[in-house]
Amino acid sequence: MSTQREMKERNPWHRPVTIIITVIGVIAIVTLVTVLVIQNRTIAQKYKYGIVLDAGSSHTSLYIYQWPAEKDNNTGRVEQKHHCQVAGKGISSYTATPYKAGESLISCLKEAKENIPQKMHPETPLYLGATAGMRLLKLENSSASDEVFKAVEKTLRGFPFSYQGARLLAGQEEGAFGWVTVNYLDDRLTQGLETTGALDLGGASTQISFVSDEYNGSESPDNAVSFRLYGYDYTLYTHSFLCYGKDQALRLALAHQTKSGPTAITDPCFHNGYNETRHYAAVYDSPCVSDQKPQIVSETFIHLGGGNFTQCQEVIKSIFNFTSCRYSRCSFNGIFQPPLQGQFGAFSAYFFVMNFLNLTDTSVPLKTVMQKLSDYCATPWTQIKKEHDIPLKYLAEYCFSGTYILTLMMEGYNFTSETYSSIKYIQKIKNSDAGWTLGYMLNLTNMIPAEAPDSPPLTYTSYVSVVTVMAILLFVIFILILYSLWPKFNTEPKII
Ligand SMILES: Nc1ncnc2c1ncn2[C@@H]1O[C@H](COP(=O)(O)OP(=O)(O)OP(=O)(O)O)[C@@H](O)[C@H]1O
Repeated sequence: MSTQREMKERNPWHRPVTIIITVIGVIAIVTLVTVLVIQNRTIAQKYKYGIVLDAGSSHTSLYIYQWPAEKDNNTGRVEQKHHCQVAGKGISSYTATPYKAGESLISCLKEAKENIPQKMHPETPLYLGATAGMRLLKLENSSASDEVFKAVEKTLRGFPFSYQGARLLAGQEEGAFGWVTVNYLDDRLTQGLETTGALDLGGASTQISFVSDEYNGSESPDNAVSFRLYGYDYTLYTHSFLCYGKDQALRLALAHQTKSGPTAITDPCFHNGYNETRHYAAVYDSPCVSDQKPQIVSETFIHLGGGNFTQCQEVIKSIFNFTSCRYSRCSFNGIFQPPLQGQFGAFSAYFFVMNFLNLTDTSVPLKTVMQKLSDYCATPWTQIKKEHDIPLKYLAEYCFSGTYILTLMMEGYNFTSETYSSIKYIQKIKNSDAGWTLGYMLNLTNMIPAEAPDSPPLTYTSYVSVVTVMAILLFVIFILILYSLWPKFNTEPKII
C-alpha cells in the first residue's frame, strides 16, 4: 500500500502542479483554436440585394440578385434570388398610354418588396434597362419613347429602393453583359479560363459575343469591347443585329413573301392547314419593314401554311444580305465577324424554341437535327394543335423559329456541322438565368474588380488544421521540456 502511494507521489503525472499545468495547457489550446476559428468565420450570413428590370421587346422581367454582404467587391457569388415576369407586353407597346407602361411594373415591384428584407430596401439598387423594342421605338418616335421612360421612372421612384435609373441599353452593351453573365456564372473569369461565347436571341434583336485570338479590335473597332476582369484582359467581339430577333425576323420573312401585295401567301415556315387572316398594317408596323410595304395592297392577306423546311430555309436566307462585305470576313449584312472560337452558350429564345422542339442536344449530328425539324414542319397544323397545349401564337411559330435559329447559326454566323456541337442551349446556370441583366448589375455595382482580389494563402480548413496541429505540438514540446527540467521528475522512483 505504502509502496503504491510512494510511487504515485513520485510519478510526476500525479503531482498537483503537473495536473494544473496540463489543465491550463488544454484550456489554452481549446481557447486559442476556438478564438481563431470564430474570429475568422463569417458572422451569421447577411445578404445584400440588387434589382434589375429587363424591359424587352416582348415583355419585361424583374430579377432580384443577392450576395453575401461581406463579399462586396470581391469574388463573392452573386446569385439570382427571384424572378418575376411582368404581365402583358413590353413597355414599348404602351405608346398610346405611356402611364400604363409604368403601372404594368407595379405587381413585380411589390413582389420585390416582399422578397427583400424591409431594412435592406433603401440600400438595394434598382435598375431598368430597355433593349431592342425601345431601340425601335426611339427610331420610330423618339418623343413617344421619352414618354414611356418618364412613366416607368415615375413608378420606379415610388418604391423604397435605391433607384439608379432607367435607360436604353446599346446593342453592344446587351451583347457584352450577356457574355459577362455567362462567364461569371461559369466561374471562368476569376480563374482566367478560356471564355464561352454568348448567343442571345430576343424578340427584336439578336446578339453574338465571343473572344477570338484573331480579333484585337483593329478591324471594325465598333465591334470591340475591352475589359480587365480579375486581373485578366479581354477584347470581346460583339454585335447586336437589330430586327433579327425572332419576332422581327418573322416580319422580315413575311415582308419578303408579300412584296407584291398578294391577297394570300403559302408560307413554308407554317404548318400545312394553318390559315390566318393578317392585316398588312400590322405586319408592316415596324421600322424593320415599314419601308418595304407594297404600295397598293388590300387591307389583309390570308396567311396559309406550306410546311416545308427546305423552302422555309430559302425564305429565311432571303432576309440576310450575304453579298456585300468591306472587311476581311463578314457574318451578314456587311457586318464584320472574326473566326468563331471556343464553346458557345445560346440562351433566351434559342433555348425556348429548341427546348420545345426537343432539339437542345447538340451532340446529335446537325443532319439529324435538320431532319427532325423538317418532320416537325411537315406535321399538319391540326395534329400539332392536338398534341400540344400551349398558346397558339407560340405554337404556330416554332417551325419558323427553329428554322430561323439553324439558318442564323449556319448561314449567318458560319457555324458548320462540326462546330455546331460547340453550342450549348442554356436557360440557367446554377439557378440564375442567362441574359444581360446580371452582367449589367455586376458592372454598375463594381462587383467585378479589374484586379484579382488578394486571397489568403491557405484555405479556411487548412488554416484551422495548421493552427490546431501547431498548438498541440507546442504544448507537447512544452510538457517535454518541463519534464526534463524538473529534477524530481527525472529521479527513478525508489522501490523500498
Ligand atoms: N416559351 C416560349 N416559347 C417560344 N417563344 C418564347 C417563349 N417565351 C418567350 N418567347 C419568345 O422568345 C423571344 C425572346 O424573348 P426574350 O424575353 O428573350 O426577348 P425580349 O427581351 O422581349 O426581346 P429583345 O431582347 O429583343 O428586346 C420573344 O419573341 C418571346 O416572345
